Amino acid sequence: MARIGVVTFPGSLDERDAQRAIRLAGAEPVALWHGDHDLQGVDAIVLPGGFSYGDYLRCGAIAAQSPLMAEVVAAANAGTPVLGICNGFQMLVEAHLLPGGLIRNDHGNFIRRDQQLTVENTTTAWTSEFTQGETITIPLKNGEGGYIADAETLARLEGDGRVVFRYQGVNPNGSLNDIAGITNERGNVVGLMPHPEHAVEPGFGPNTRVRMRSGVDGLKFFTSALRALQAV
Ligand SMILES: NC(=O)CC[C@H](N)C(=O)O
Repeated sequence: MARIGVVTFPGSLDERDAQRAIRLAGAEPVALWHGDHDLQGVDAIVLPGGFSYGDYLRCGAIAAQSPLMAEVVAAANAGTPVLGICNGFQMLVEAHLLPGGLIRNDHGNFIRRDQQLTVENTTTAWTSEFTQGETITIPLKNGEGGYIADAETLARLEGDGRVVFRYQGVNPNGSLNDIAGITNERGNVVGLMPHPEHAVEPGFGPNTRVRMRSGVDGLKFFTSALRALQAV
């Protein structure tokens, strides 16, 4: 059975939900601690959401300096699938595994809502179970979700098809080009602001009245990773 590690940092919030999502997808979740140096031989890694180090300095900035993050960076560069969810996305950017930055929502408020996204890239390790152009509903909850990058980086991301998810409808935070998630060149590292681990069980995910669906779109992130691991 594939083993997917979930790293807990001081101030992490969603590591239990991430572990549960991994279990529901049919893999074994492995709890990893930020202060360790050992990835325990996991096949893939999830950096969960939350408020690591109280969001001091910048969201994810201090977590990116954790001992285990050096191992995560090395594993990511060797091709291990890595998913950063919200605060985890902020860590991936701070660790330079993904380009650009995440800044305060343009309206200045913390936002919480069921967010419709367009799936733009189904070739990554975490999105192969989706259909290109598909609309999915994934909960969004953050204070610093505005994606920024310089013009050259943005053009490169767009030109290479590395924008993985885009916000539909009203842009919730001022992200450039409505970007909700991106991938690295190799497609093994994906970061996004919405929370797929909160949309894995009927009745507990996004408001089903928004669409006549059961709110389990998030599960496909994790089953995609299993498929990627089987293909290796
Ligand atoms: N849900 C989260 O992971 C929140 C991330 C971060 N603390 C923010 O507010 O932007």
